[in-house]
Amino acid sequence: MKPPIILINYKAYENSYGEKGVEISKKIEKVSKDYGVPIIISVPATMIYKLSQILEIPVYAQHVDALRHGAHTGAILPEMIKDAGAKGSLLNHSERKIRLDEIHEAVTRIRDLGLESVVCADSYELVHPLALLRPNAILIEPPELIGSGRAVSKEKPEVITRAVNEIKKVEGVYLIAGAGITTGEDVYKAIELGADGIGVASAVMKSSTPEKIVEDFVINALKAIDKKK
Ligand SMILES: O=C[C@H](O)COP(=O)(O)O
Repeated sequence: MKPPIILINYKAYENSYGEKGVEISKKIEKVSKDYGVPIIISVPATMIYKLSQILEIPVYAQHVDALRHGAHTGAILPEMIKDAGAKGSLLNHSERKIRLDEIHEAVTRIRDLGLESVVCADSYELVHPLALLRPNAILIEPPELIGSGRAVSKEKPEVITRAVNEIKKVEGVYLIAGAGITTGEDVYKAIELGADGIGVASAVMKSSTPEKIVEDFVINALKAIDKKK
């Protein structure tokens, strides 16, 4: 059975960068190693190099610009995140949306560079069309539940089950679910509903004991996967 996918998006929370960013990342890596479950962290662009140097867990960017080398002030190109040590990137997050043609270009360039991509979808209807672009995974997240503490798996389980049906139309693309995931039970439920894993931000980034939250998520993810066997 394949391991669950746990993706922690640091966004721009206070402890997403600097020494605090290093500290939380080391704690997350320890949980990943203790349980043998890969945990992806998507970090601010300024932290990619630093964290990639000291960690073995996959470090992702939170966004890339689908642009080529040239006169693009402030751009973050796929080549740049690769050079900094990233293993992949999130794309099209609800807080950082890009056009469909840009998603296509970014996914293709990321793949050509040997990196991975996780494309966000804010409704299940977009899961199939976005999966046709062949990212490594789609992250389904109803925007109204993001940061709400009300988990998609409990509040809108039908979004996950419908997204799971959509992803089945395309082989080899994983489906992960996020928005409001707060407890181990939320994680268990998401995987029970058919997701391959979860995406989370605030419950981890705003916690005073993030390692405990992540550990609870991992334990429940493994339990849910085990039950499916
Ligand atoms: O990328 C992660 C999501 O936007 C989830 O955020 P949240 O866990 O704070 O709801």
